[in-house]
Amino acid sequence: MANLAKNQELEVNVTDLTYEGLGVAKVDGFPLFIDNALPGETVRAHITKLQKQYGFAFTKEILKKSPDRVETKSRIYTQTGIAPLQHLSYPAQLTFKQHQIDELYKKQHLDIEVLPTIPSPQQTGYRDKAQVPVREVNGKLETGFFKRRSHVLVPITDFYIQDPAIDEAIVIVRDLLRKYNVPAYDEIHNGGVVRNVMVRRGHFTKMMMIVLVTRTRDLPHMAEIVSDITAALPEVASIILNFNPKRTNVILGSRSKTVWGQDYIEDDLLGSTFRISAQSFYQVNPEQTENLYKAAIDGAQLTGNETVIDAYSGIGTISLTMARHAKQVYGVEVVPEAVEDARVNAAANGIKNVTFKVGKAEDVMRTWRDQKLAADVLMVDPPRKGLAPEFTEAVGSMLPGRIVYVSCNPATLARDITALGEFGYKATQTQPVDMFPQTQHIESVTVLTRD
Ligand SMILES: C[S@@+](CC[C@H](N)C(=O)[O-])C[C@H]1O[C@@H](n2cnc3c(N)ncnc32)[C@H](O)[C@@H]1O
Repeated sequence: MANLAKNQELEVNVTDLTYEGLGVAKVDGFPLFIDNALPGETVRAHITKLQKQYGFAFTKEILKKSPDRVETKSRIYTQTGIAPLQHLSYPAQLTFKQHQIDELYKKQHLDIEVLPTIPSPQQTGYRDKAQVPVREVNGKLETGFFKRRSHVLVPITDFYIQDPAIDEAIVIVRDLLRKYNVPAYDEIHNGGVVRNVMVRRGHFTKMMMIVLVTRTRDLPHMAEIVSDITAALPEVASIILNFNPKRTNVILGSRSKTVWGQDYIEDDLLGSTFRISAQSFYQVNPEQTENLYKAAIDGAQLTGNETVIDAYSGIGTISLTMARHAKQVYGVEVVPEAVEDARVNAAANGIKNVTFKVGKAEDVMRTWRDQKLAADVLMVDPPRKGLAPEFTEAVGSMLPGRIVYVSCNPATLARDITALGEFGYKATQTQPVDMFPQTQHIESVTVLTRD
């Protein structure tokens, strides 16, 4: 460790930006990760924590400013991780994301061109889903967001990157919980009632779903709260109680009951209508989702004769869109409610050449391989942890001609491309699509083919 001490202040030159949006400065080769510091800047850094290999600091004063720095809306969006890149201009955020993928490819010795990031049509107020914790702060029930790497709730009413109609709904629900003296969840003693409020709003349909996640099986004053929510928020089509008694960071429990309206809301995408249940995944930036899916569908180069596997298919958004241009589509998804949504969505949109299976993609893929299912195109859109090794191994014996990989984590993408390389797959380009402006999250589409 360089000769540094906690609470020391020193002038440093920032040379890089980490995946989480922290500035990097090296002091005699020792990396300091600095909050609110950008590459090219000179800052006076205040050291907050030192470990063997690296340390953390915050910017006390900016001595030389980067031309990419923009004024921040509020420090709380950085503190909570809601918008850790809010101090970086939007064009620089797009370059940062392109560069991040490029760096990971270089580390893995992958020669793949990373194209400029497709910008999001909305750069704030884009999220169609919110999941906010409910806690007591200074004797009052509050909704907001946890400070990064903690469970300290910062009360927030304007969430900046969420649809403002969702922000408004959260405040209305918060005020009703206060009105009826419903206790907030007490994490330390595993007491209290309401843990989280989840709100989803169809961007195109404006249908809203409110999910109250409770530690207890029942919500006190439920009838009054439900009646007041529907009176205050005419867009609400569904109110759901989700029971989550466990000491866990996982937000939703496995049991839900609809206490008002439908079990789902609907939204429109690329000419189809989709039903979305509380437990189902749905992309959070709807206008940009159309661009993401267009890139994926273009990458599949469908002519109408292909058999397609859509692995990690969610509510069938990509499967149904591809089914219009393919012979047959097989979807696989682990969440049963999402598969139920996908089946209803296929029927509602008059699409017959698609079959959905509930299960782990790695298991179902091996079954399909054993059944000699020959796929021309394999579409994958896995969660952040990427493809399971068993999945990749099954791909290696099924050998679809083309793989379209939609990724939300470039680190696992680079790992998986390397693993697929063992079976002769190669990619020449990756197209980043900015689904999450103001945040460090990176979505991309890559096509792999075999020689
Ligand atoms: C990034 S989402 C993509 C969903 C869909 N393609 C879309 O665009 O809406 C990943 C999906 O994979 C599902 N999933 C997670 N692990 C899985 C597994 N092992 N096997 C199958 N599906 C899985 C999740 O439930 C989620 O619906």
